[in-house]
Amino acid sequence: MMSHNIGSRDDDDDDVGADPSPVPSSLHLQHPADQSELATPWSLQSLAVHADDSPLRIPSHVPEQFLLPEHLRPTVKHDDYLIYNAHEEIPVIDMAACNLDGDVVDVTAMETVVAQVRDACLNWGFFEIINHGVEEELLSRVLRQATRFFTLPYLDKMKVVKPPGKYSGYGHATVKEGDVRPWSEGFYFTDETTTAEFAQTLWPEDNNDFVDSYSQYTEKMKHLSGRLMQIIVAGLGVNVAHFEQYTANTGGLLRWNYYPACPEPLKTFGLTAHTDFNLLTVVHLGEVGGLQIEKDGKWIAVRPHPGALAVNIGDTLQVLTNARYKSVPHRAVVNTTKSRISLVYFWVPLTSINIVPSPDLVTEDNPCKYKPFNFDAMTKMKQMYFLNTLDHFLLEE
Ligand SMILES: O=C(O)CCC(=O)C(=O)O
Ligand SMILES: [Fe+2]
Repeated sequence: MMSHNIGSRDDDDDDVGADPSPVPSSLHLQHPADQSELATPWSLQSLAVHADDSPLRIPSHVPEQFLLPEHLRPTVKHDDYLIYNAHEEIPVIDMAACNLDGDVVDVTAMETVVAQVRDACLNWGFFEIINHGVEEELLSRVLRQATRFFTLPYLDKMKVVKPPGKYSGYGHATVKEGDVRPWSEGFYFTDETTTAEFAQTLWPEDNNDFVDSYSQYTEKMKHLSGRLMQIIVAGLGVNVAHFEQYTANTGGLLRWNYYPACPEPLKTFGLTAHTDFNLLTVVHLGEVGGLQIEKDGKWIAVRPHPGALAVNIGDTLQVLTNARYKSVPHRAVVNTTKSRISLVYFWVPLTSINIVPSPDLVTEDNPCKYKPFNFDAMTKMKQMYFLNTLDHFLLEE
């Protein structure tokens, strides 16, 4: 597996637009001050000029700032789906029986879904879902808006660059390997007000669909995440009250990732290996492969099934389940011919209470694994350790 020598915010001096933290200031969390206000965002710029995939503009080599040391380079290509065997197929779960918008129609079919989700969480920490209730039309609209944004000229995108210390805006991930830059750009959203401001700045005359599709998509994702959580908790056979403390009236954050085509994809990375900090993440993978998950020490390329959404368990849910379900390490790789966009919704727990395991999952055989810690402590730790973040909260055996 890759090693992870990951820089923190404090040693960066040229990271304009970089992600200061996985959580927005709108959730009232404190972040270390960003030191990078006036620096040149060279990594974004050198990617952004290739945003239209024009072969004339794509360099024949990966520039040095994106070059991974040889021992850290990915060996599994973006579409290396062939390594699967029957026992290694990533689960694709049909959610039709769960009827996102209403009552359960078929109880037996629903029980099957609960069992499939339980197995997927236990064995993978990851699954894809189909018939999830999010209309194709909405998915296409949001993808269209994301494409519209990322293919703007660089200086237009910079009009909405993430200000230092803020979460929302255009920038690149801090999820990176040491000083090597990710071959990706991001657009981070926190709420409707700032999203409407971005839209007004970018397209003063034509921004209704951008704003509407953002609102509809985040609303759907919130609803879907809540439903998935009910299914997950049902599969654990535990008291729901503990989980509801974290999930009632909570929301999430949307992020769009853009991975331009790359001349030498196996010398760089789109996003380095990490786990997500939150409860669960719902990802629209687009049509191009690129997401990879780690299972039993091997990297596995995720095949984007048409119309499917991907779901991964985050660190917070790992703690709530006392590590019965693991937060899955994942990364993104790039390819030579196709740019890729992913739409990522991070469902975030209520941040005001300590994150502690469900008492029903703490037993003599499986004692409590984590010291109590709050969400702020976790997100600070995440800025330093993108993988194995939770090891820093383990109770001594
Ligand atoms: O691009 C993807 O498929 C995954 C992105 C991701 O893991 C993230 O944004 O946290
Ligand atoms: Fe992620």
